[in-house]
Amino acid sequence: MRTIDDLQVAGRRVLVRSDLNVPLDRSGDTPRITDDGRVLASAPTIRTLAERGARVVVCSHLGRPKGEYEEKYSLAPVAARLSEVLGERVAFTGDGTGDIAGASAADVVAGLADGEVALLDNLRFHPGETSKDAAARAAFADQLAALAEFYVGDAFGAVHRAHASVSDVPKRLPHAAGGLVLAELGVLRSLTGDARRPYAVVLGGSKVSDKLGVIRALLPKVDALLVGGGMCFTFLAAQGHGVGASLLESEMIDTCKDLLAEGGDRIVLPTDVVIADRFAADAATAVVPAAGIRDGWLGLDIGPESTELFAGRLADARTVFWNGPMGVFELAPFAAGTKGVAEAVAARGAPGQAPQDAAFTVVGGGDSAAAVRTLGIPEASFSHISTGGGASLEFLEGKTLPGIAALEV
Ligand SMILES: Nc1ncnc2c1ncn2[C@@H]1O[C@H](COP(=O)(O)OP(=O)(O)O)[C@@H](O)[C@H]1O
Ligand SMILES: O=C(OP(=O)(O)O)[C@H](O)COP(=O)(O)O
Repeated sequence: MRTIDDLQVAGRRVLVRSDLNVPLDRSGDTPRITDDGRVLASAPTIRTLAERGARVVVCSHLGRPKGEYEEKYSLAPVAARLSEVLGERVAFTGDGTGDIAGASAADVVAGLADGEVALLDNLRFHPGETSKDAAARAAFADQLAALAEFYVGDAFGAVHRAHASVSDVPKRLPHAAGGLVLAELGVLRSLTGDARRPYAVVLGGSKVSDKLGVIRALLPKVDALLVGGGMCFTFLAAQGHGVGASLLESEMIDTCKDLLAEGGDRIVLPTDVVIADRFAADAATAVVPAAGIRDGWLGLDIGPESTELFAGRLADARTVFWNGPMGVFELAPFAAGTKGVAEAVAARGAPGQAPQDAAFTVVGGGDSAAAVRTLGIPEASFSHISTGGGASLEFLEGKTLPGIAALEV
């Protein structure tokens, strides 16, 4: 893959696809970024290009808006944070419409001087970004490509998406991989092939339908697959348990039955769950056996017994990959499972252990990385904190990642 060192960017417009999809707290008057890890991880490539005299046009998605403008998904707060991190003005092109790469964005870009940076608004405000219709994606990719002379793919967290800005624009412009993408691939390669055994994967989070599919591919490669978070309830349902109002992918229950039959005791499910009568920090809560979730209640964290069980299965692991919080860690009553598992993973890689005993530990995913940091676990306790959850999982699965494949040609 070409790197940015291979591009002569001085005086040229360079479109950088970053993943600035950060968690936001929208409970106050203005949205607040709760973890800026992806901004910090994306900044070095942007800064290097600007220092080399490029006119840098950064673009990203944020959350999952449905192809039209919605103020709560605007990248405006991210533009402000990026500007602080770079110590430079960032010209935000958002104009309150879904016309992300249209005339008003082109005007802002045309006004950039060498070394200046602009940020487009949320790419997913435009229906062409995520469209399954190749012609719709192509039309949006043409617009994006017209904004620049070079393309740099640096959105590691989104390289598993066949979206216009990820896989179609690089087909239209001379391109290179950014430093974040190269660094992530370098680390994750050590988890494929000859990973040291036992190899444990911990899966949780809320993107259940995305990630259940990955389990089938990972199962033959791992010694233990610990399943918590929103992911576990479809498995509990497959075992015949009621899951109340918990996150459930009913059409995947049969798949989970097959996986349980195939995985045997390598698949480890929670034995107890923290349930709540509603999704709120001040909800009534109870710890119940996994088989005892009350009708109408939601499972929002794994219970203390499960946290111990998971920690026990991690205790002898030599390789650990973890994606997806064990519960709704953003709300204090449902953070203990994630904290306990984070500590158990951190303990495996902690300095002080003989190197032959320590594990190679990777935490991946926007929210998982945010959880580690907001729960106060030192980042240095992990071998690597990846900006991509789904992207890392699909890489480990051995899938072709559209955003990488497009940079390789
Ligand atoms: N039991 C649960 N029910 C609903 N949401 C959950 C549950 N457990 C975890 N979550 C949510 O999952 C989200 C993160 O999921 P995901 O995006 O898959 O992780 P990552 O960004 O690390 O890849 C968090 O916002 C968390 O609140
Ligand atoms: O947050 C992301 O992925 P992750 O939750 O798997 O880490 C990426 O920004 C991709 O977002 P998407 O899953 O909405 O395509």
